Amino acid sequence: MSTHALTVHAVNHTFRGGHRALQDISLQFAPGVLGLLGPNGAGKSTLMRILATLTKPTSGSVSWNGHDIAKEPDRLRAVLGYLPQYFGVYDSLDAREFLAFLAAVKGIGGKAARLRIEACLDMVGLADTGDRRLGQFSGGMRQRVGIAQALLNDPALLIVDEPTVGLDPDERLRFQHLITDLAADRVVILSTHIVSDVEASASQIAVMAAGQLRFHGTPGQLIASAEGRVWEWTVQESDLAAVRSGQTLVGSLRRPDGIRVRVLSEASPDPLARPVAACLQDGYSWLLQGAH
Ligand SMILES: Nc1ncnc2c1ncn2[C@@H]1O[C@H](COP(=O)(O)OP(=O)(O)OP(=O)(O)O)[C@@H](O)[C@H]1O
Repeated sequence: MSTHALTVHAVNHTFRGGHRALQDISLQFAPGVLGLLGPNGAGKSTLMRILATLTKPTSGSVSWNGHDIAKEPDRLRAVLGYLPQYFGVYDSLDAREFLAFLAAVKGIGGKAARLRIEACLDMVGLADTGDRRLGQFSGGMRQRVGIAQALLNDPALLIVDEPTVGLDPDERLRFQHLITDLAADRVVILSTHIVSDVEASASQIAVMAAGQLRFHGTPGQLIASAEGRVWEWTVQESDLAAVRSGQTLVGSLRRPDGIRVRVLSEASPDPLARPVAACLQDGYSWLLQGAH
């Protein structure tokens, strides 16, 4: 059983120009998937880059298995797999050539590299297309190449930043299953603004907004925070605008008898409203609504 641990202690980051992107972030990561949720601009990518040793925080520290990554970055880099938010490939190479290039950069060569490349292509479902030029790959296939390169060194720490952008629903689902499989003995950090991306895989959730950590706990705890505050009822088309402007509308479903609305509210928002069980999206929306 792995005992890897990543600890973020009182991290602040202010960009040149004065924008404070991270404010006093402290977090502990253990093996399993941590879903890092937050709206655009929350600071997720900045935190990911700090964890990947690509940005130095203005203050605070990060340690990997007890070693400060500012002082000993190579300890972490040797076991790190990182898929950045913007991942570029060389269109003229095929997937195998591209992975061989990146394996060499990571110091993996010869037979070990060949075997590992096949294993990684297999893990991401690209074993049959490894000889096709990347220029012919769809967005989802490119993302899978991105995951494959992050897995080349069999990382103990896997950081994936907004990995499902541009994926179709099937690819999204396949990706969620892949992440779940990979997390068995690794620390996996998956940042996204889409709650359903982490629903299947995350054992821990952290929520950031405006540079601050608003929540860290289990999915069950985030769901519980919205329990008793989720209401549904059916309105007519003509009433929808009023519900939208007066309530925190988190869902609407068109049905033959009208529009079924889902609203977050401390007290019953309408005489017809009935309380329903909360889901992870409700917990997230409730938290962010409370934060504004
Ligand atoms: N190099 C930079 N210089 C100045 N400000 C920056 C820089 N990089 C990011 N920011 C700002 O810092 C804040 C956090 O950005 P960050 O990319 O970490 O957010 P995010 O949660 O990953 O959002 P997104 O999903 O939109 O990338 C944003 O307001 C962003 O505009």
